[in-house]
Amino acid sequence: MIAKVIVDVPSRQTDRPFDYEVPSSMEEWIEVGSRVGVPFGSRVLQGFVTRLTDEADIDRRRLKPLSELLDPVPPLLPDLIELAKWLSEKYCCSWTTALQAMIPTALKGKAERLVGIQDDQAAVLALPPELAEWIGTSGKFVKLETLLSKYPEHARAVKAALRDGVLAERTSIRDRLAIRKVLTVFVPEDESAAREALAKLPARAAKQREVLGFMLEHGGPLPLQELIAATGSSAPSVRSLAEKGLLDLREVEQRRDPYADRAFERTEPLPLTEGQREVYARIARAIGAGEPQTMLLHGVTGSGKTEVYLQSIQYCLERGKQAIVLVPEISLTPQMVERFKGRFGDAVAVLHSRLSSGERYDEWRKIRDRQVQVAIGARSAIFAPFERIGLIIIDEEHESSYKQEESPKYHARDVAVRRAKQHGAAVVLGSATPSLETYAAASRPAPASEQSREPALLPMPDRVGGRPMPPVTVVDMREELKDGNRSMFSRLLHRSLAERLERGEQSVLLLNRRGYSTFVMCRSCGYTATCPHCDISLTYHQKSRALRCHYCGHAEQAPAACPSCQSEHIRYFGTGTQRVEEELAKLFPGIRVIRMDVDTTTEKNAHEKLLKQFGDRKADVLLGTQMVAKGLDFPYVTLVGVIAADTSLNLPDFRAAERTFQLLTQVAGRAGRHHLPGEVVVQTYAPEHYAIVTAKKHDYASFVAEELRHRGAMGYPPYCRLILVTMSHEQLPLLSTVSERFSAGLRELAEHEGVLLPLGSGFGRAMEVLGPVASPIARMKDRYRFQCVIKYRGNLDASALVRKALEPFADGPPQRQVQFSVDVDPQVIL
Ligand SMILES: Nc1ncnc2c1ncn2[C@@H]1O[C@H](COP(=O)(O)OP(=O)(O)OP(=O)(O)O)[C@@H](O)[C@H]1O
Ligand SMILES: [Zn+2]
Ligand SMILES: [Zn+2]
Repeated sequence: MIAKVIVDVPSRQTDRPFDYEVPSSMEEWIEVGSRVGVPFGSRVLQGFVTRLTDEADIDRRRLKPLSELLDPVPPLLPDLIELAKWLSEKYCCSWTTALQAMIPTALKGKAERLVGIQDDQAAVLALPPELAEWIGTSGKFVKLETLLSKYPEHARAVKAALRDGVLAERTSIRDRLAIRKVLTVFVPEDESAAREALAKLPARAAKQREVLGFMLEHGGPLPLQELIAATGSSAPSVRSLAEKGLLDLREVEQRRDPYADRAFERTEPLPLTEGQREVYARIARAIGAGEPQTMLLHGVTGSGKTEVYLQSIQYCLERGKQAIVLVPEISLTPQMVERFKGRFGDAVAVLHSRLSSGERYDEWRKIRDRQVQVAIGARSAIFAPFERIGLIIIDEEHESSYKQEESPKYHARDVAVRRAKQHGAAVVLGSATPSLETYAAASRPAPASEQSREPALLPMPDRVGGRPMPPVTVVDMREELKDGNRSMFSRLLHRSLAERLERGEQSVLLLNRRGYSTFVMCRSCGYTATCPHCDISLTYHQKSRALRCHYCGHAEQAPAACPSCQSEHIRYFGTGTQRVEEELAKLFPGIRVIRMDVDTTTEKNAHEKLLKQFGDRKADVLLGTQMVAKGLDFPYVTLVGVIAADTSLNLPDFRAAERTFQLLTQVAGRAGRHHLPGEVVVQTYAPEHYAIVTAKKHDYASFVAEELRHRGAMGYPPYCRLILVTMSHEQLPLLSTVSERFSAGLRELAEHEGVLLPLGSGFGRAMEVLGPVASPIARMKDRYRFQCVIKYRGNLDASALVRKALEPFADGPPQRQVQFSVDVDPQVIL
């Protein structure tokens, strides 16, 4: 049998399966998706089996055998191997990079050198006795690293023994992180024999008698440590009982369960509202049909989308299928987890990046071992190794965090659609503010051939219980300044906050931090501190009084005087939220504020703790960045204030208006969700901008109509798709030549396909190659950066053209090599 294996070397030259012979001892166990160790050149590497066959591509005599099979159950499934192939093609990365994205870090094995005694007799002469004894007799292998750290004085002897063949060396793949095992004590099968033996134990073995007596009475398996603690005995007493066969001592796998100490109150399905019922029925039909379908659940904030998700999942589970739920990382709050655990209990695995890698691994194994049927998690949970997926839900589908920024630069939404195709599953994309791409796709009329197709757009325009959307007041901050108010709070927001304090109600304050100044500026000469390696301003960190670069990590002490003009009027703009907090304390002495931003949420579980405090009404104000805008459901929040709504409007990003509209709508949706009515105050310098005007009226349709007009005029998605190719090198002239050659090559390929046409030229297949031009961040980590933007439309495999255009640049001496980075469907063009 031959195994085709993708080895873990992410380079273009090795990006294809290699053939290995499967030793007969592995034939029973090996499967597509198995993780193996293979000899590769002089090394042993980890790889995944992509196919098993009887035909080799190379001369059979030159085939090497697999060196090891790493897991009893393959970590990946055939559908995931195929999905990885698709990912690598669509997102222009290597197959192994895509495969690595699908497994937990714990399984990213690394090679380890082992040594063992080859020749017992020679070893007696050649090795120091304690060394030989520690290694043990032939056939046993120990870690070379451990051996050398234990006997550093014998390093030379070990080296000589390896050279002379007294010691043999072997390489093996070891997991980054082991399954946690606990020594556990069992009562032996033949319990009566143990009872008899207990009676006969001599009096001087008092400890052993006590231990055995305790175990026979207790009956159950007990972790060794607990048994020792309970009986005040010691490990040797237990061991000697085990040696006599009176107790069994075995290692038992233990799961790290991050939610072990939390009890979740069981909830029952709520009777659905009429709007929910219709949508639920539509989703259930799709699951029942067992054919891939993608739907957009467009439900306003507070319309009860989560309850629809829960009942749809239940329907899916009842049909014996599994469900995946994706939520944005930052809204994976305890509130969210509680809702799913509360409904489905132990059938749920939770995957997010705040878990330790051990906890993540164990949650992942629950999925692989078929112990759970629901996986809820951030982006990468889309790769949950389920075998029969019936439903994939993506909540807040417009969130940009569903796009991975490093390779593989995939979008979970597109991967979900692809995976659903493999499984015949339904995809539900849910949002109050769908992305324009999704909205346009879902509202496109069905072609004549599919007139019977059910609609893909499922609207829920009303809040549960007929609660009104909160009224939004827009305050023009220019008018405030004219009237002499120089504070960051408008008079209205100030008054509204004071009212909430009086009534004991809560407020949420959002500081739109995208584009907000945290930099250093001299008020005399206009000097700003920039990174010496990147063309970007340094960020001021108040805690350490340091200036840092977000791209390369460069740090320096904040100067006391301007380095350019020596003026002392150099101003440090601390993180925006800190300034707001200070101002709040000045205006409202004694006010209790919880601040939530990158600085206060770095610690594990900090996010959860802060929200819990706020939920327990231990604070009057929750102040924060984008983090406070999502998914929160607190009954006493009656005021939402947005400070500087428009900072994100002026970013050089074609999605700037869309992002601003989404943010305002989402945060406004936090107010008045329960019995108390809510109110929203939005402060801005651009009150007439359509993103703000439409957000004020909760008018998604008008926003979309206006935004689509702009996108059409400028030639941006959803009217086309984009690929961003960024090239970088330390030498500007070389970079400029190579990038010109690349774009010319790509144009030639497109021309050859007959698709090199201006996008405005009608319909059908078309592709434009813009650039190369300097990237918006023109230098990063001392490398210059150029970019090409590729716009295309129609049924056209643009990724394949880009991959082909890259081929001539794969070889060459490394220092001459220009680095290419391809971003398909980029979220940010920087
Ligand atoms: N059928 C129902 N009957 C009674 N209450 C309901 C029902 N469905 C949902 N709710 C309640 O309505 C509130 C809002 O629901 P939910 O949080 O699911 O809305 P959502 O659409 O997910 O909102 P957002 O997009 O703002 O997160 C919740 O407190 C929820 O418990
Ligand atoms: Zn100056
Ligand atoms: Zn830098």
